Amino acid sequence: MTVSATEKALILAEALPYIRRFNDKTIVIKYGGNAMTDDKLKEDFAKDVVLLKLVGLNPVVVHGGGPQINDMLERVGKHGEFIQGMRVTDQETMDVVEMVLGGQVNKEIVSLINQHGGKAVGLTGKDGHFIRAHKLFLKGEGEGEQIDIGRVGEIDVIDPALVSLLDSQDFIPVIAPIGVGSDGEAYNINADLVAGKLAETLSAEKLVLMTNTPGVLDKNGKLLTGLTAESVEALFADGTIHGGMLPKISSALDAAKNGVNSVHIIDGRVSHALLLEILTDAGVGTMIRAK
Ligand SMILES: Nc1ncnc2c1ncn2[C@@H]1O[C@H](COP(=O)(O)OP(=O)(O)O)[C@@H](O)[C@H]1O
Ligand SMILES: CC(=O)N[C@@H](CCC(=O)OP(=O)(O)O)C(=O)O
Repeated sequence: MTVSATEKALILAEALPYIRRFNDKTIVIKYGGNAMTDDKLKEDFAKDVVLLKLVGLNPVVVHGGGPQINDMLERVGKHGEFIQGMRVTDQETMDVVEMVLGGQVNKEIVSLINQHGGKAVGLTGKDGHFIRAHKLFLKGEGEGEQIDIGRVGEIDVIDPALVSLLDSQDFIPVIAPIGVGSDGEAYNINADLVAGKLAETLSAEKLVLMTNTPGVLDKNGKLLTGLTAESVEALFADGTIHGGMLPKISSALDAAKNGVNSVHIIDGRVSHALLLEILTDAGVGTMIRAK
C-alpha cells in the first residue's frame, strides 16, 4: 500500500486530539510473549513506546514471556504445564522463569527501547520489593478444594513509588512479572494480572493488553469489539473464554471496575498496533467495560 503525502499528513493530524487528551497520562502496556514473535514487530513495538513517551504520555511496560519460558524448559528437558491459564511452577521451573523473564526477555525489550532513543529501565517486583505477593492456590471443582501449583503468586500490593519516580525522570519502566514474598522468596505471577493491578495502582488512563488474537473471539471465531462484566459471564461458563484468556479478562475487568478509564485487548501481531490503538481513530481489538 502506498500512502500519498497528503494522506500521511492527515494521519499525523488525526493524532493531535489524542496527544492532547493523553498528555502526561499513564498508559500501562502489557506486552505478551505471544506478540514477541518476530524481530520487526519487536522493533515496531519499541519505536511505538518511544514515540508515546516523546509526545508526552507516560508508557509503563509490563511484559510476559510464556512461550520463551516454554522454550527454555524444553531445553532442560521439562514440559510447561498450565492449569486455569497459570503455569505449574516447581522450584526448577521458577529458576527458569526468573532467568527468562527477569533476564533474557526484560533485557531485550529494555535494549530495543534504548536503541530507539528511549530511556528504559528494567525491573522485577524484587526491586525495592515493589510487587508484594503470597502463594496462590487455585479453586478446584469440589467444595473448598484447592489446587497447589507451586511458586505462583497472588499480588498483595504494588508500591507505586518506584515506577512513579522513574516516570517523573522520563525513564520508561519495563517490568517483569515476578513478585516477592514476606521472606524475600520470588513468585511467578501471570503478567496480565501484574499489568491490571499496576494500572489500578497508578490510576492509569489506559490498560492495553497486546496478545496474539484480534481480540476476544466468540464461539464462531468472530471478534467481540466490546465486553462487559455481565456479557463475559456466559462466555466463561460455556468455555468460549479459556486458557490464557482467563487471567487476561479477569485482570481487564478488575482494572475497568477500579478506575482505569479504558481497557483494551489488541492484536500485537499487527505492526504498530499500539499507535493505532492509542493515537488514531482506528481502535482495534476488544474494549472491556465494567458495565
Ligand atoms: N475467546 C477467546 N478469544 C480469543 N483468544 C482466546 C479465547 N479463549 C482462549 N483464547 C486463547 O488465549 C490466548 C491468548 O492468551 P495467552 O496465550 O496467555 O497470550 P499472551 O502471551 O499474549 O498473554 C489466545 O492465543 C487463544 O489461544
Ligand atoms: C503464573 C504464570 O502463568 N506466569 C506466567 C508469566 C509469564 C506470562 O504471563 O507470559 P505471557 O503474558 O506471555 O503469557 C508464565 O509462567 O508463563
